[in-house]
Amino acid sequence: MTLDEIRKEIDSIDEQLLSLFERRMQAAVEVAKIKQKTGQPVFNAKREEEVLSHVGEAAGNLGSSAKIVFQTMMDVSRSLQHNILGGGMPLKHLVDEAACEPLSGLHGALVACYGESGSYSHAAATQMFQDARLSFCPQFSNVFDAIQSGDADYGVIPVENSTAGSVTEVYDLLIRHQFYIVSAVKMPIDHCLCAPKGASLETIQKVYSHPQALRQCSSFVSSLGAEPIQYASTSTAAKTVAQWNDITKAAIASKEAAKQYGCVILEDSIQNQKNNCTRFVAISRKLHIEPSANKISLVFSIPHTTGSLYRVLANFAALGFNLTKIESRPIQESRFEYYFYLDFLGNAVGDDTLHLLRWLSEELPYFAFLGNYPEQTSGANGEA
Ligand SMILES: C=C(O[C@@H]1C=C(C(=O)O)C=C[C@H]1O)C(=O)O
Repeated sequence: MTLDEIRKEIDSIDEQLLSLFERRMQAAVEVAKIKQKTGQPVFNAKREEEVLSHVGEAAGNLGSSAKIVFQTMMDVSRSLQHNILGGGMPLKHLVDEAACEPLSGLHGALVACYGESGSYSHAAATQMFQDARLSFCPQFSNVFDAIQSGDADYGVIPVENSTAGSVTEVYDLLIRHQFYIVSAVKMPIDHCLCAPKGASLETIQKVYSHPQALRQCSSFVSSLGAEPIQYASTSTAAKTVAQWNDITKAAIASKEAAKQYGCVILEDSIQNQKNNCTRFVAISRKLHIEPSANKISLVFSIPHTTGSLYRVLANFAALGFNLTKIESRPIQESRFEYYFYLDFLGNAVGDDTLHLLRWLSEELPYFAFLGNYPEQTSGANGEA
């Protein structure tokens, strides 16, 4: 047979597979109708195991490949059935009720920022909100507490840095409080070494900053031969070294914070990577989805079975969603089990997207929709 002839043969087999696939899905729809009447759950682990074990044996050498194909078909079959049974309705209602005007048009919102005045989060808040009424929180947890108590409507915090990675504490707090991400901005971050007047690079013995900033500037700090010391935030470190007025102690912070607290800048752009950049998010008790929302964040856990993460992710690939981040965090109450955080580009109002999310919300042991929001990229140089 020539290549063309073999391909014709493949086309003809595909036609038959397609019509069998449609028949199988139609049968799944009939199963769903019975389940609707009898109140049985969509997922039947025993039946799926039986199908897979039969397929594995019947396909001989191709057993494991055939199992992948059939497992995928059963995933599709369950997703159709959930749709018929109205699965994931709470998520649909949440998304339907979340439509709102752009946050940038909101005036005078109460916004809790991480750090002190002059922090990078302060700069991010200024990008995201117009004439916000700002308050400052020394710890990440204080931002969440301010929102929980109603002292603030929104909070602005960093979630991820291009050099030092995720701010894991923020991810853990997001799960604990079940808040939503309503906006995001990516900003270039330019750190400086600042100290009280009279200090010079030669007098500095200790460098104070947030662990993330210390990591981002690790090469500079070690070349200086100074001891890195963790502090609550970059801006608090700048304020504190100014108050101590000790020429052996410096902070890593923004130029803006250095200026605000009367420090001198001993060295500029001290981060390991010149194009260092951080993502900040605005969080809220209430979900808002504005028309320009282009990023979706989720957190879920998966069953402790072979291939379960692969199978969840395969659905995103099949629908052509571009995943921009995946991060796992330990589930603190269970040993060596994980929450997975996923960011992808999309709008939850679209049918395909909502269909997938509703299905996942029904089937995964834990599923939380963290938000659908616009992400801006700031051209500003991380000032403030
Ligand atoms: C079709 C059913 O529903 C689900 C899908 C299955 C399938 O597509 O083969 C098998 C078991 C269930 O998890 C069923 O219960 O038979």
